[in-house]
Amino acid sequence: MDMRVAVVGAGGVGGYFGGRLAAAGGDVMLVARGRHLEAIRANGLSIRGAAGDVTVPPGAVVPSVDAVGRADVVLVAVKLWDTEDVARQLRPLAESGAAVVSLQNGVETREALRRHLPEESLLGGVCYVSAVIEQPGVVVHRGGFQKLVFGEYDGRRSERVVELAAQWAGAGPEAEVSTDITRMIWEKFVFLVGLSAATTAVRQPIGVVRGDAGSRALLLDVMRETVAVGRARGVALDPSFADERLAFCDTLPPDMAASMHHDLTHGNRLELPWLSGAVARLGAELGVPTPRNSTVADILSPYVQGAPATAG
Ligand SMILES: NC(=O)C1=CN([C@@H]2O[C@H](COP(=O)(O)OP(=O)(O)OC[C@H]3O[C@@H](n4cnc5c(N)ncnc54)[C@H](OP(=O)(O)O)[C@@H]3O)[C@@H](O)[C@H]2O)C=CC1
Ligand SMILES: CC(C)(CO)C(=O)C(=O)O
Repeated sequence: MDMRVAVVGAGGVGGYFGGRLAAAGGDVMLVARGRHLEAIRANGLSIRGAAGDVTVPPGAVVPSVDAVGRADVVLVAVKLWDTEDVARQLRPLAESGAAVVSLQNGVETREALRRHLPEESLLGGVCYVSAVIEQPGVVVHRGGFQKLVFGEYDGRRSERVVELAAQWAGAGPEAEVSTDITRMIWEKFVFLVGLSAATTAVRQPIGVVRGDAGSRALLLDVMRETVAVGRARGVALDPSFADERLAFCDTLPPDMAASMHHDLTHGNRLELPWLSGAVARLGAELGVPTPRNSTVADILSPYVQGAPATAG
């Protein structure tokens, strides 16, 4: 059965997964703003990349959550600093029965969303893709994976979660249900914190990072610390998971980098406080040493709000 899917934030993640679903005939409403919204209104949302180019017509975009009207599911795909603002706007939709799923990175979105939304509206989500807004109205998929994972936090294979994953059948991205979504979110977090810390601190893509003994050790240590913090929080991560992820990093396209690397090189704000910064903060709370993540967080700290002003 077709679900009506609203996507808040039509950027790299929301534009890509929402746009692919819309292009395959799904009932999708994208919420966008600013110059991106204007460009989509003028020419539609153009999605380009290895999986083929498509254009989503302007009728699939609205300027605010209020304009969505009705939704069975809302995908949250804004940067992490915008989460609580969006959560406040989503309350009426969630109270009228919409499920709310974050596709964002980080391990603290459930807490952020539940401050404003009914607990029973929340589903867990994870996505794997490398996609960016190349210019207003244009999202580019930079190749490699395109995968979604959804799950009820209590592990049930509910009707809504099974139906949600089924929406992408034939649309391009792989979509599956997990009965252990918290572990899936942490597994993604281990990889993402490693990739974002190493590619952003080194300012090079994964091919360079993994090929140099020093930066390769940094990547592995950052992921090992993240595993240790997750395990101390009670998440059932395999103790050797970081080593397994390093092997996975060896299979990635050499020119791949994390979205945070893209943000640094474009002078944008960074999600660092929710990535290596969160590992350092949670590690301190739990008594788990995180020297590599703390150092990365300190080194990149001047860039967190965007490119720093030149010293006067
Ligand atoms: N890009 C990637 O490859 C991946 C990113 N992620 C994660 O997904 C999340 C989203 O990242 P990404 O897609 O890169 O971000 P983008 O910046 O590409 O897209 C977010 C979009 O949401 C818009 N937005 C923010 N608030 C609102 C609002 N209230 N109403 C309408 N639009 C809004 C932003 O507008 P504005 O620019 O005006 O703020 C922007 O256009 C992050 O947590 C990221 O870590 C996960 C996997 C891969
Ligand atoms: C590592 C990657 C590309 C995987 O989806 C990602 O989540 C990001 O760069 O933000």
